[in-house]
Amino acid sequence: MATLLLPSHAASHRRVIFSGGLNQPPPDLLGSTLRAESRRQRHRPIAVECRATTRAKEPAATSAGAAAPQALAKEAHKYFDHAVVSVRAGDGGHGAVLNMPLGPSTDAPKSRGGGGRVDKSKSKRGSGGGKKVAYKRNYDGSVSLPVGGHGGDVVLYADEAEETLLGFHRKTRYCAKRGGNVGATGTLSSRMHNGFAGETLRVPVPVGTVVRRKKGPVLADLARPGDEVLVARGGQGGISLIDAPEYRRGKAMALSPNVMRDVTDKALTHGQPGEEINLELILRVVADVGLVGLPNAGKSTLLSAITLARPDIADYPFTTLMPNLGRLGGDPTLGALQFSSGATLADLPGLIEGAHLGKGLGRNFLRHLRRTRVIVHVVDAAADDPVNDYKIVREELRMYNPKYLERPYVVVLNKIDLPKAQDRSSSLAFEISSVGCEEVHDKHASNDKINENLIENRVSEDDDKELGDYPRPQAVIGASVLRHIGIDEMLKEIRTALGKCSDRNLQEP
Ligand SMILES: Nc1nc2c(ncn2[C@@H]2O[C@H](COP(=O)(O)OP(=O)(O)OP(=O)(O)O)[C@@H](O)[C@H]2O)c(=O)[nH]1
Repeated sequence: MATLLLPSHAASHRRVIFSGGLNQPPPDLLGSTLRAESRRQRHRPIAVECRATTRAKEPAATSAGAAAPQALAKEAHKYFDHAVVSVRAGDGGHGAVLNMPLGPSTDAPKSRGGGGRVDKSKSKRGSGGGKKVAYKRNYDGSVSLPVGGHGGDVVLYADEAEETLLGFHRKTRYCAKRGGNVGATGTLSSRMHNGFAGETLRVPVPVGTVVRRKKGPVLADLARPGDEVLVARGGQGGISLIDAPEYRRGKAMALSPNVMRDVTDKALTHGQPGEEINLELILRVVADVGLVGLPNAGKSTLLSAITLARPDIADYPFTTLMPNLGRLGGDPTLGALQFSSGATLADLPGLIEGAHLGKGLGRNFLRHLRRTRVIVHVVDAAADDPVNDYKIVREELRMYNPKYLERPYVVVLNKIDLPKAQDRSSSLAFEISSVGCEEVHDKHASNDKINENLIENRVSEDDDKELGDYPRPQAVIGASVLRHIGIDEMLKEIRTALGKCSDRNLQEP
């Protein structure tokens, strides 16, 4: 139920439904309806309690926010890591136009009949009544006039409780509250206070969210829990002005420079509008190790074998649609200088040939490798051509971001419990480990130190490179993650790779 103030001409053509029914107003509103009717005839604004049939206009849906709820439920993997939202900070509250308290009778212009007519009741309270009016003062001695409250800011912060950006497709607009107006009107006094500041709107996003202006620069990378960014600043509150008649302006000016000279000055009392901005939110999961491979290679099974994560596992491709995260415990046997603390593993959806062109689940989830330091490449050793499968995935990584191929990686030749794989596992391991070259990364690292200009050239260099020009795997391990064969060896290699690699900031194309 809302109270609307309808001008008579508007009410005549606007359909209004009373909460009791379509045409029958409830008895308690009947009186007000009749009164409203009689006022309408007199062409005056009327106040009626009503509920408009037309719903408040929905905020314009952004392109990403236009996803229907059904699509969100069915194809969450398309939306979970990207969203476009608009945020609006609160407007500043308004200041006020204040009158000067009436001064002593002698304060009135003498020309108006030797003191003129002064309201005695008011003059008692003025300085003319013998009582001095006290004001709040600024440091410079001028009278402190109240200001409107600052509009609420909008802040995004990384919250571990949030996992995806799906919620930002359901709600695409976020508005902070406006600042409070200066409550007092009328006469300037010491009891006046500033308008209340609008509350800051704090919006939680998943850890790893990159916040950027829509089609603009990156504003923040909220990579750690608690990271936050102020995306829209609330409007400043309006100032207050003293309104004094011409003959008292001099005195008013002595109190404060904020004296209204003209009616247009009133605009100064209006609060400033809050900032409004369209934002693109991009989630890049935060994980130390990324699991990649063709669909059905056994990535999810591997994740569940070495962490407490329980991803969906099934014997059909693309069971994994969104990255699953698992936490790998630290290895206390390693020394303090080794990587002994825990690490996070991300199981990515399966890649297929042409993924970088949008085939299969496409290329977008490859962005989730960006923050990983080590890649674990899972190959189904019982597949028809495991070496070719291995090359397909490496090639897709190269097409997405050649820098991914420079990261330390471990190949897990999985499913060696199957007879088809058992016979050939050692020859497969040999073939795979011979694809690539030695020390490419170290060469680049030293180039970086020598001449940073070479980095640009390297991008074009990378285009000409083939898989054989990138580093070989750190280790190729035969394993059966389902039967827990080779797990310890694999963990040892992963930890060694984590311990060796530096936290390099690789650029996404
Ligand atoms: N025999 C055998 N089967 C395995 C092994 N590891 C996984 N599997 C089976 O392979 C099938 C696929 O396993 P997943 O872990 O879902 O494979 P995935 O790579 O995550 O697949 P996507 O989600 O499609 O990317 C399941 O039926 C697993 O039980 C293994 O070591 N041996």
